[in-house]
Amino acid sequence: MGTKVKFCGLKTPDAVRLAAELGAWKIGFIFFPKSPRHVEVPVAAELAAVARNLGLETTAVTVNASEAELAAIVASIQPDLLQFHGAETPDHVDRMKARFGLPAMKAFSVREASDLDAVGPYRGIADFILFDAKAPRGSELPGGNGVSFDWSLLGGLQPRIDYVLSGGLTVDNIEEALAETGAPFVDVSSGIESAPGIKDPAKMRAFAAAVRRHDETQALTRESVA
Ligand SMILES: O=C(O)c1ccccc1N[C@@H]1O[C@H](COP(=O)(O)O)[C@@H](O)[C@H]1O
Repeated sequence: MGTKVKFCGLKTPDAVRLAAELGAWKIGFIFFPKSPRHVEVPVAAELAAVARNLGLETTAVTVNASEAELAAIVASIQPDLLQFHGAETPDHVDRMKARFGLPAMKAFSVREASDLDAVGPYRGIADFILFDAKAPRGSELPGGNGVSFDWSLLGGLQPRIDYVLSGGLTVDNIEEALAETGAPFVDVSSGIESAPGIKDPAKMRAFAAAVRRHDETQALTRESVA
């Protein structure tokens, strides 16, 4: 299985179509008004319809959204995954999964080894665990900051889990990130943009190609060892 890529913060039908063409695992829509990637629900509903027609799965990314907000998002865009990128409790994530009948991804911000301890209570609840960097001081965004963290910390995860790696990934560091972590899933937002909130088709293509290169190298290495 190759590395699965989630392109996050898409705002245009062209970006959605390109993500599908590049074989993205999922795309994400940001529902957080302070973000340059924020989309209003009706716009996201149109984008989600484009994705659905192309067989591409969508993710609703929210930050401490109320149950009513989530209900409105789910009813309109019918996402395939709920991404919780705030301080949502395990109980809340569990209840939202049950209420909407959808899998959940919980984001955790990492700066030091002890930050990984926060994952424990979500094991068996969150279907996917995503690691992002801590927001820089003064940032109003809990994600989408284009900041990476010390990937070697993830080697300390006990027990080991398949996680989604995110935070400051770009075409320039994705191969190193994958070599270091072996993450089966990656999530990229600002690293495929020409300006905040503006996806750059050339960067999307280059990122997907770099992931493919990594996967091919891995496959060749496995063959030569066998
Ligand atoms: O992208 C955003 O603006 C955003 C806003 C609020 C919550 C999450 C957001 N994005 C998520 O942040 C990470 C990392 O982004 P980046 O690649 O460092 O720019 C990614 O998981 C997005 O899903």
